[in-house]
Amino acid sequence: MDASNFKVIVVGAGPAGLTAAHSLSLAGIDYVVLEGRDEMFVDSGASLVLGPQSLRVMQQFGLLSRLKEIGGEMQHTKSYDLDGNVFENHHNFRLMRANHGIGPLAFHRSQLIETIYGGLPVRAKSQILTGKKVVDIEADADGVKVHCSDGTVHEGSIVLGADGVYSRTRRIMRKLALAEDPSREWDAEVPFTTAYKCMWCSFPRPAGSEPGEGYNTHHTDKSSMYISGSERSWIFLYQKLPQETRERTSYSIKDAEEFAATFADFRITDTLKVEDALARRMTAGMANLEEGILQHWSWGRIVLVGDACHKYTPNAGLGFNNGVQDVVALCNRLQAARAACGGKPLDAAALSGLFAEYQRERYERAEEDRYKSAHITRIHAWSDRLHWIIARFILPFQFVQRLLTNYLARKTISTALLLNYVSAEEPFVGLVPWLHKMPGFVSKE
Ligand SMILES: Cc1cc2nc3c(=O)[nH]c(=O)nc-3n(C[C@H](O)[C@H](O)[C@H](O)COP(=O)(O)OP(=O)(O)OC[C@H]3O[C@@H](n4cnc5c(N)ncnc54)[C@H](O)[C@@H]3O)c2cc1C
Repeated sequence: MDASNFKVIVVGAGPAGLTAAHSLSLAGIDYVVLEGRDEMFVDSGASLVLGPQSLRVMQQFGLLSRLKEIGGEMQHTKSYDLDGNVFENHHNFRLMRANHGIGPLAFHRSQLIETIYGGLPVRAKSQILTGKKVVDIEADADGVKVHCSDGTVHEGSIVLGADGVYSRTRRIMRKLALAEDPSREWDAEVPFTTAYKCMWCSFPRPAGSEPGEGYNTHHTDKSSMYISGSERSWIFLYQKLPQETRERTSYSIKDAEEFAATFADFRITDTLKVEDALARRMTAGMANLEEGILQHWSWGRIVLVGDACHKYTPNAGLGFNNGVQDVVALCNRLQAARAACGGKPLDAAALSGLFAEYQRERYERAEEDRYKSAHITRIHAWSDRLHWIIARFILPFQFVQRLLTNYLARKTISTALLLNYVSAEEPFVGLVPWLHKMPGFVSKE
């Protein structure tokens, strides 16, 4: 490849890979996205909830009005015990809306992914290739060569690995780093641990359930979650594994059904139980819930974003929201470095420095959200006496909820990053000012 051309090879067209496609396209940076699956859209997932911070980035992509049409804004939270008693009942999303101008929106995962893809300009879409499972990467001082299982080879300047929790890019990056210096310390080959598994299913939003309900049923070592969107609702059934593991486990639909049957009596709303949702299910799946954060997010010309470098349990809905922030932090640096060097090639040393700064900017926030996610899962599943006390006797207090919304959530949301190089109108005005203003627009705050 001509070294004066700068081209990013994105591995994976999941939500983080598509966010990268928008961000690179808007930066005028050449790229190709290699997706291993044969189809772009597979409707097997559950919901994805996006916070105000991610919705502002979606506004920069020109997607916000469509997302508001298809998303259900979160409104109301309740927690039940197994006998159906409500021990927590609050409307803190209203406070979030007052603070930031909107609450989180809940989407059906595949509909969100289709919308993010659909919003790409035609030329940008043509850069997303399916049936391109990445199997190997060569990297040298001048660039990268990415090999796919269909025999094709794609040349570029850097690899951006957005290939999820079992990232092949991460494994290859580790192999290359250790081949260069076998004595260096690196993350383990399987860097994440698993203590819980989760079954999910989607079904038509039941009559009597308004969009934006987020209800939990707590029990010892297991819990359920119910979320209602604009058209569909989703349930999530969590159970602690007999012991923590690093082994990857795949579950069939039959496994998921058998597991869900053990939750049949769990309450999901005042009038419905898990068995009512299962009877009307549209999509379902089950997976182990890996947790962890890498120490090394890049090596040489390879850099990771999203679940490839940090993985959370999903109760708090923070995984993809962090993936968006990764892509924004990385693309801001790439765009600025490209502009500063006036189109000259970025050498390997400059790229390594840029990737290290990217990790430094993101690490602390990613770790905070991993910690929050881990504890919320354990609070819902009463994993020990302390988490049970927090669930039953501390979190139900309104003032505690207000404190969490006004301190923890407020800090995460109001200080979140935006693409520095894309101007858009500020869509949300609330009581809390945004640290990063929409570029190119006079703030209405
Ligand atoms: C039940 C559940 C509910 C969740 N709810 C929320 C929520 O409400 N909010 C939130 O923010 N997060 C949520 N998450 C987390 C969220 O789903 C993930 O953080 C997000 O999907 C990560 O996106 P990603 O693009 O990094 O990885 P992925 O979504 O895993 O996408 C990776 C892509 O890479 C492709 N790929 C993999 N290997 C290769 C290869 N070798 N070559 C080419 N392509 C490859 C895959 O096919 C896939 O398309 C939830 C997770 C679960 C399990």
